[in-house]
Amino acid sequence: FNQLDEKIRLKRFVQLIHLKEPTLCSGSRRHHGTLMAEEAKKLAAYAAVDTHIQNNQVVGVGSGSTIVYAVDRLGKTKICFLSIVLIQARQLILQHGLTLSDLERHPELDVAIDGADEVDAALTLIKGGGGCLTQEKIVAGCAKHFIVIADYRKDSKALGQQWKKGVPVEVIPMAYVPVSRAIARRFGGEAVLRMAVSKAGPVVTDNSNFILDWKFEHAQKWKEVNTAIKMIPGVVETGLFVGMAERVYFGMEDGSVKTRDPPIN
Ligand SMILES: O=C(CO)[C@H](O)[C@H](O)COP(=O)(O)O
Repeated sequence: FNQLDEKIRLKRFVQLIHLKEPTLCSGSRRHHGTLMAEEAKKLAAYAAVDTHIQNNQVVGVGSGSTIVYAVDRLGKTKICFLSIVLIQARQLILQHGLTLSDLERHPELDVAIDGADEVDAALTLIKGGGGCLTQEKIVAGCAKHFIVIADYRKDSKALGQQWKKGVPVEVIPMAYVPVSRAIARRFGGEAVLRMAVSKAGPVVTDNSNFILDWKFEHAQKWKEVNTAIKMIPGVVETGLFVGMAERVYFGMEDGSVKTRDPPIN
């Protein structure tokens, strides 16, 4: 990793020069005076990568549209970089010339970086809107630092205020009905099997499982609920990330970046 040939070094150098473009939005990307979500994602991703990731670190990368900007930034600015990825982000990593690895070779990560569907005031996250939550939680759990990137639409005081689709729960296919009933009975609301948009049948995860989207009715004690749902036979993982994120970067509508750290208890 440490011996990139001169040609690659030069290429990287040229890319770094090009990166001197302003990271804040240009006027054309504003819509009625506010930053559009795509540009806000980019702001958050670039700020997080620049702050938390150094060359030669082992970095876990999640999935989703926001993480694309983080990988882009990594590919342009970090040399001799090693990434641990989920199945979904594999192509992305390779396209950007980053080195691919896995948890067998690198079970301990310096940093994991990922998007979220919603972030509350305590840094509890809902993740899995894109169907990838178990692998993301494993990767985040292996990292010394778990950093989240999001646009302003994900910023929430309490879960459910912004993300209306519920908490994703990955389940073993044969168990989706009993798990759905158990969740509704114990915690209220409704846990609905996620159906594929472009084909008939349910969404199938990278681990060949199904996803239930639990539309909860009211705020809950998320740590306890997460533990209790995981105890239901057939549940693989939940999209509730409690006490995992060390910092969240929000790209804001006004072109600034807001950070949030966990509350001190
Ligand atoms: O958990 C995820 C995938 O399952 C994503 O991190 C989450 O859905 C955020 O995605 P995006 O960056 O596209 O808003």
